[in-house]
Amino acid sequence: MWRNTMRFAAVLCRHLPPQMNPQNLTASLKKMILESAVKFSRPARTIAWSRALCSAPKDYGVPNPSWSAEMMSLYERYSAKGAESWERLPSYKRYLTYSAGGQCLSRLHKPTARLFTRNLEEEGAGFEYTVFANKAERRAVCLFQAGPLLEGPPGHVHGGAIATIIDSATGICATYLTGFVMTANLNINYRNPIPLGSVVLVECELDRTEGRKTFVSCRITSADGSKLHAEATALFVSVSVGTLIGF
Ligand SMILES: CCCCCCCCCCCC(=O)SCCNC(=O)CCNC(=O)[C@H](O)C(C)(C)COP(=O)(O)OP(=O)(O)OC[C@H]1O[C@@H](n2cnc3c(N)ncnc32)[C@H](O)[C@@H]1OP(=O)(O)O
Repeated sequence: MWRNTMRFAAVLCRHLPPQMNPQNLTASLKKMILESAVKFSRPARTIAWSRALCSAPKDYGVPNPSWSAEMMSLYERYSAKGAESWERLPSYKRYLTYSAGGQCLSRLHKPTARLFTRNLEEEGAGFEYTVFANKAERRAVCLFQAGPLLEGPPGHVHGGAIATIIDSATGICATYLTGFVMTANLNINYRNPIPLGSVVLVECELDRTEGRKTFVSCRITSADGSKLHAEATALFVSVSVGTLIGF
């Protein structure tokens, strides 16, 4: 089953239709996808079928009407940093979209599953976030606007939701810099509550790598940097695409 799935993923990778050609993926993500593809050929009929199944995956990391003026201002500031080697990473509703050849395989493998942080279609209700990364500086920053469905203490964000955005942002940072990983350990110190509806910066930095282990540290601050909301360290362990998918 796994072998066939990977073969199918490989076909999809090698024959992406124009609308799915992932121009917006970073070079490293493209490399990861291509590296995971198995070299073999399939009948044209299979390729035609796989093309028919494909459509461009929605990128959730771009502005939508729920984004506040502060969120937009930060987004524009980091977008303008492009020349300084910052790039915005696309955000899909499944990790699988990055890991095994795109939307097509996502539809075949547990098709109703969704990334926890992207499980609400209603814009602004839950996790609104986008991530910019800087490879040379081994850093990433997540702009996070917390919606009303993330409430924990009255008017403030649930600690589990904060842990989720930290896990996601540091995980994206680790994946971007070292390839596919899973979280092995996460330590969080909550310093100040995050008001619902506010926009915060989740700044991540790769501390070091040791073999398969990637250590990332993280700070959440208010948008202007004046208030520290949380500090965290995370350990990620590199895994194969097969481990990630769970075959
Ligand atoms: C670009 C955008 C993309 C998009 C990206 C989207 C990002 C989403 C990110 C979300 C990520 C998640 O939530 S992941 C979901 C939560 N995580 C999980 O469910 C993981 C459950 N755990 C596991 O599956 C496993 O324990 C692994 C994979 C973590 C490790 O197992 P393994 O592969 O067998 O490796 P193992 O030999 O045990 O460990 C390898 C090395 O790590 C060390 N190690 C392992 N666990 C720990 C630990 N808890 N604390 C300390 N050290 C540890 C070992 O001592 C060893 O060190 P040494 O002897 O080599 O020195």
